[in-house]
Amino acid sequence: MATIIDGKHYAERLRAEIGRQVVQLREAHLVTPGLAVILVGEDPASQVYVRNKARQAREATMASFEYRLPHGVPQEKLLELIERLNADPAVHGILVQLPLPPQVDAERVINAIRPDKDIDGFHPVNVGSLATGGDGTVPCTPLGCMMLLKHHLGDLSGLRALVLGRSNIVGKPMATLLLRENCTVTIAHSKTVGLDEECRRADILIAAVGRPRMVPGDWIKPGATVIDVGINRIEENGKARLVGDVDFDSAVATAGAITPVPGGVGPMTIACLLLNTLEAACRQHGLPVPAGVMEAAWG
Ligand SMILES: Nc1nc2c(c(=O)[nH]1)N[C@@H](CN(C=O)c1ccc(C(=O)N[C@@H](CCC(=O)O)C(=O)O)cc1)CN2
Repeated sequence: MATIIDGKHYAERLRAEIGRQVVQLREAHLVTPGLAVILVGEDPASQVYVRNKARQAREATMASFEYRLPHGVPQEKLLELIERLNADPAVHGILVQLPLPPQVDAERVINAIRPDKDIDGFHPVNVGSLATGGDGTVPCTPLGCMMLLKHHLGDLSGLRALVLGRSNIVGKPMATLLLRENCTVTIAHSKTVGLDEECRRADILIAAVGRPRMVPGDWIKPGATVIDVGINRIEENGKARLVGDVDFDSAVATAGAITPVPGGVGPMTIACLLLNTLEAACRQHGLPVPAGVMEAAWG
């Protein structure tokens, strides 16, 4: 029976430490990290995530700025808002909630955010920094996955990792982070031949495809560590519920450790967003990132 990796608990501890460091930063340097979150449209899941981001930022005593724009907002209006936030010294981190409606070019919007305020780590400058081993901002979900992995496994050197999914938000940065930890990394996707066999070879399996329960237990190598990034809303027996990309009930019998959905990777995403905002504030003021928070994240 697999160990359940409790991301919710880990994220709560990390957020509490971030909150302590925010107070210290304010007392010692008169700096309050500021997070601006922009939501375009009324997607119900996005509304929940944005509300949770703003609430958790306030709980950590950060300054939280929320902008809600109508579904049909012209792209230029969104770009104007980003320009204003780029220039606002009270805002250290800017996040545009994805997905965006079709009239908005997501790439243009992401590229308009000042790289040092891009706390999502999606700007090409930060993507390039990650690829070349720099110290730019790392996207929140892969960062959270890596913290859970390192906490559970310690040294990852030499392990075979399979990343299922090749999105810019999760799959690609996750593969880069695993490579940085000396894993042997494979990225699998919808055109991969022999997906089940690829999965069975993996000591670490990251599932990030957005397909409910796509990975059954018999695709998992006995003892493997499974990180389930999927957050799929399904209806079962007349009830709405959240499930991952992995079939948890069968996987739990084979895996060595597994993240649940909900309560695994999801809460880490927001904790890492707050961490990235705190780091951005420190850097913008020429201050070191507090050691305590790094210890809480990685220790
Ligand atoms: N600009 C961004 N947009 C999106 C990102 C992102 O990192 N940056 N990621 C996802 C959504 N996301 C954050 O925005 C996110 C998803 C899930 C959770 C979470 O806490 N999930 C809970 C369940 C919550 C629920 O009941 O729905 C869990 O898994 O336990 C947090 C953040 C896409 N967009």
